[in-house]
Amino acid sequence: MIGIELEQAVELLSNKINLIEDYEEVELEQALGRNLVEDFYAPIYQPPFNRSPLDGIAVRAQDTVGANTDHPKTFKIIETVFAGMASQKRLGMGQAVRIMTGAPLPEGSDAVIRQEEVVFKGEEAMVQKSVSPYSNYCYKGEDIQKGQLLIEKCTTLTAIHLGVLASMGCNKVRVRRQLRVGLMSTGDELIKPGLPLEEGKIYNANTTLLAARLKELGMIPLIIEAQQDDPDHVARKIKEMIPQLDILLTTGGVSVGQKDIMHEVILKLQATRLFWKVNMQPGTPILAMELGEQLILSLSGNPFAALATFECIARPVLGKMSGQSYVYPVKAEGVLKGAFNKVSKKRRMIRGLYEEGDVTIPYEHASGVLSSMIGCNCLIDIEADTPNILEGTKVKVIKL
Ligand SMILES: Nc1nc2c(c(=O)[nH]1)N[C@H]1C(S)=C(S)[C@@H](COP(=O)(O)OP(=O)(O)OC[C@H]3O[C@@H](n4cnc5c(N)ncnc54)[C@H](O)[C@@H]3O)O[C@H]1N2
Ligand code: MOO
Repeated sequence: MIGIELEQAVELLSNKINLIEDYEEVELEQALGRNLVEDFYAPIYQPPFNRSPLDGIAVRAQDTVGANTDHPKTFKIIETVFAGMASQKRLGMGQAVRIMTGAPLPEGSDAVIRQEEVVFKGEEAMVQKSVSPYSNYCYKGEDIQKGQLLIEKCTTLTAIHLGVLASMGCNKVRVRRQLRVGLMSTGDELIKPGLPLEEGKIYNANTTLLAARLKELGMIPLIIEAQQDDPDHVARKIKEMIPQLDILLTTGGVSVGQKDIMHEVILKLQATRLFWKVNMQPGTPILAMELGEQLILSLSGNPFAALATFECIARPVLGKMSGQSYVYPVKAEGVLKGAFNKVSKKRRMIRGLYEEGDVTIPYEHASGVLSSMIGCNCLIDIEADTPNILEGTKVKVIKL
């Protein structure tokens, strides 16, 4: 298929793939951003025992009835309990236990009086006002009941979830395994960053850009070194690497030039071409193929084009495969600040900054230019056959 709509391309690819159901058990420290595969039920109560929320004395509320400044009630302190200790005593009439914040409340007590409201004299504590039962009393399980459904499966674990899991004594969780996404840039002109730049060559920006983007989306990028424009060699490399991958992304070599080798690579691989060219700019010449049951998305070499097609086409596919809702592109509407003085014959994605509903466009937005993407956080989706866009026009955006 040649020249299909963006939505059609996404649908076609999405119909080819399924959610990757495999899971693994990881330490809590490794679980941030991961997708829980089973419901988590609380194995214990939180707090695990009745406890004091204050430093003070634990008493029987009934023993404070009638206490006031003129007639304080005197309590005998029979024990001191600190957080981490278990109380050994049971409170009798007129007795109190000196207690610290977080310490278990002793049997028989039903209230805590804060230290500042108590006058201590040796082994005695004087109380000048009455307290009601269960004041300053933290119940066992008042936060979490044992057996309660605490975190639903498919939740993406945040720092808060991990804190709650740790509070339950949990140190490992079952999470969906991360997608392994292969990345291969092609092009005779590519030089690995860090090496000297030679005449006519450019540094490979795409591999680093997309690898970082994949990591941001919670996936594992498996970087294959950049390949020369040699279809035999590229096809061999793909065959060698594909068994380790869930999906492969390549960049470069998809247009109509004499070294746009990916068309030949498809033949050498005996892969099936799903489509070539999507009605959007940049990134038009994206090529999608299927090798066995695996997808290979070959994005255009221009870094911004590669990024735009990654965001619009690869992300929804990766979203379905990973089961992570945040991987899908998020769409919004904004109001254009400043005009966009260019006619868009084709559907166009331009970079922009989306801030509280306002959208601004940087000066430079050519497909080969990546630097002006710094500071941008969205793509503006401009329909085909749109004339210049005036300031104040409502525009559709895809957030990055
Ligand atoms: N006669 C035509 N020429 C072109 C057409 C066309 O329809 N007819 N389409 C243009 C469009 S649109 C695009 S987009 C590019 C796409 O070209 P390819 O995807 O085949 O990519 P390359 O030619 O390999 O590279 C394009 C450009 O990007 C640079 N590049 C490539 N890889 C990287 C990388 N890893 N890091 C940084 N930069 C990279 C490369 O040097 C080129 O400058 O084709 C147009 N031509
Ligand atoms: O589709 Mo190309 O990416 O315009 O430059």
